[in-house]
Amino acid sequence: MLDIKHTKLSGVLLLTPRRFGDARGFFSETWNRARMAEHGITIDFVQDNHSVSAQIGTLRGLHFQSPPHAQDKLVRCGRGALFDVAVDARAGSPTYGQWVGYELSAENGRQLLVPQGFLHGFVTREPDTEICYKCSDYYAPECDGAVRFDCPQIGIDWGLRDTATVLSDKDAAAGTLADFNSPFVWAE
Ligand SMILES: Cc1cn([C@H]2C[C@H](O)[C@@H](COP(=O)(O)OP(=O)(O)O[C@H]3O[C@H](C)C(=O)[C@H](O)[C@H]3O)O2)c(=O)[nH]c1=O
Repeated sequence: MLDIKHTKLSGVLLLTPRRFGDARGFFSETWNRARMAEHGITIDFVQDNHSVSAQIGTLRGLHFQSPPHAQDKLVRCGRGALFDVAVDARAGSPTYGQWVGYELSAENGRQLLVPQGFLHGFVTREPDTEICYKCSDYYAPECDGAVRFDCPQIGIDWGLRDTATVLSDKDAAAGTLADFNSPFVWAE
């Protein structure tokens, strides 16, 4: 009912819930607390977010909320397609500054679990792409932070090629990892 794959970044998981297809389309449980607990995932999500990005190449990130309002996120694509990225921002982590990225789409139904301590961002691959994600803490603007999507120390391949990037002013003004004093501590 729920396929879970680990990634090279500890705690970042790729989940694919089962779809029940029939002549009408499909049905899928996109989140089930008890089923997640069976896989050892016992995050208490408290807020659902939903954003729509009209243009291909709309890039939102790399974002985080610092403690005491750090957020775990469970991300999926409700319409269209996007490339979703998590970056290890935990000071002292052996994979600090490393990233993973996966295509999430309405068609593949995949979800990415992005734990606290990781930066999160995505770029859209289709127009009118919708992202829906659960958060384990409430929005806290005073704890909101960003690192540049094109930070040379991280080196994310967004697969943009010749697609223009659509950024918010906040994201365009973000600093690099060199300017970043991580509020997260690796504690494995
Ligand atoms: C995140 C958030 C924003 N807002 C308000 C604040 C702004 O007036 C407006 C747009 O916010 P922002 O430009 O920060 O939205 P995104 O650029 O999509 O940011 C999000 O995108 C990346 C990919 C994330 O992972 C975070 O959830 C979040 O940082 O929504 C709220 O009212 N509640 C919220 O939880």
